[in-house]
Amino acid sequence: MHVHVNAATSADGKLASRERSQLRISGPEDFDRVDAIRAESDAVAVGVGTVLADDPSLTVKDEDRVADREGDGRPSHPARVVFDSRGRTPTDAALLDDAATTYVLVAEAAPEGRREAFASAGAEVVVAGSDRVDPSAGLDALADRGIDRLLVEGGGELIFSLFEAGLVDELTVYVGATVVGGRDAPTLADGEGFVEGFPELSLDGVERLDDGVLLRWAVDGRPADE
Ligand SMILES: NC(=O)c1ccc[n+]([C@@H]2O[C@H](COP(=O)([O-])OP(=O)(O)OC[C@H]3O[C@@H](n4cnc5c(N)ncnc54)[C@H](O)[C@@H]3O)[C@@H](O)[C@H]2O)c1
Ligand SMILES: Nc1nc(=O)c(N)c(NC[C@H](O)[C@H](O)[C@H](O)COP(=O)(O)O)[nH]1
Repeated sequence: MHVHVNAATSADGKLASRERSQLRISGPEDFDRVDAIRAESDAVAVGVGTVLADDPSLTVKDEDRVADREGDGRPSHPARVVFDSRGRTPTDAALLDDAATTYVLVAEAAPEGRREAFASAGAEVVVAGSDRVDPSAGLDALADRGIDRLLVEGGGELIFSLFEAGLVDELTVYVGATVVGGRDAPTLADGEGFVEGFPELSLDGVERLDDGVLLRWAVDGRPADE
């Protein structure tokens, strides 16, 4: 499986303000670029923190891209995936609508009632890990369901844990022309952080987009095209 992490940060590396409500860092050109990556992906993943903050739908917005997918015999939209150890996704979340298949990855610790609620809402519940969703087990379960290209849109907790597990192949970061600040504001990679064994990246491209800059990185040591 090819795992592509994409996010937008402020010039000082924040994903959102300390209040965690959605902050539009990207401009129209960057959102269109993300839409194109979604259209090429089999699934788009977020952590439940992002669901609670942003209520994203994670669908492809451009109608021509949707039509191209359908013409190729693919589902209109990529599947949606939420990493949700305890089953905190609200049952009226946008990504639980019927626009696309949705996988809710939960841990064994998730209450049975929540799992039933997701199944009733039409989602497929996948148990991976005991206390917290185990990223490797979760991605293996997605691969078993035919997902070869996964786009991860955040947030910082999920992105860190995928780097920690050595699962990220590609990173694109749009750095927008704003400063957010705040020691408690989420950053691109939160979690515990590394003190050794820092992932090494190779710069693949730099591009000016809107009023910011897009950075493309490959993650070193990953097998080619997997
Ligand atoms: N600017 C951007 O590109 C962008 C993108 C996405 C989110 N955001 C912002 O990021 C914030 C949310 O990020 P966050 O870091 O708080 O939450 P997150 O989206 O990373 O979700 C974290 C939660 O996911 C669950 N989870 C399950 N398995 C996990 C695992 N293996 N590793 C990590 N988490 C796991 C846990 O419940 C954890 O609390 C919001 O403010 C949102 O607006 C910004
Ligand atoms: N690329 C990007 N730039 C941003 O400035 C920003 N705030 C996000 N945030 C990602 C987050 O998951 C958003 O909620 C989804 O981009 C919304 O997706 P929908 O339009 O609901 O499909 N992503």
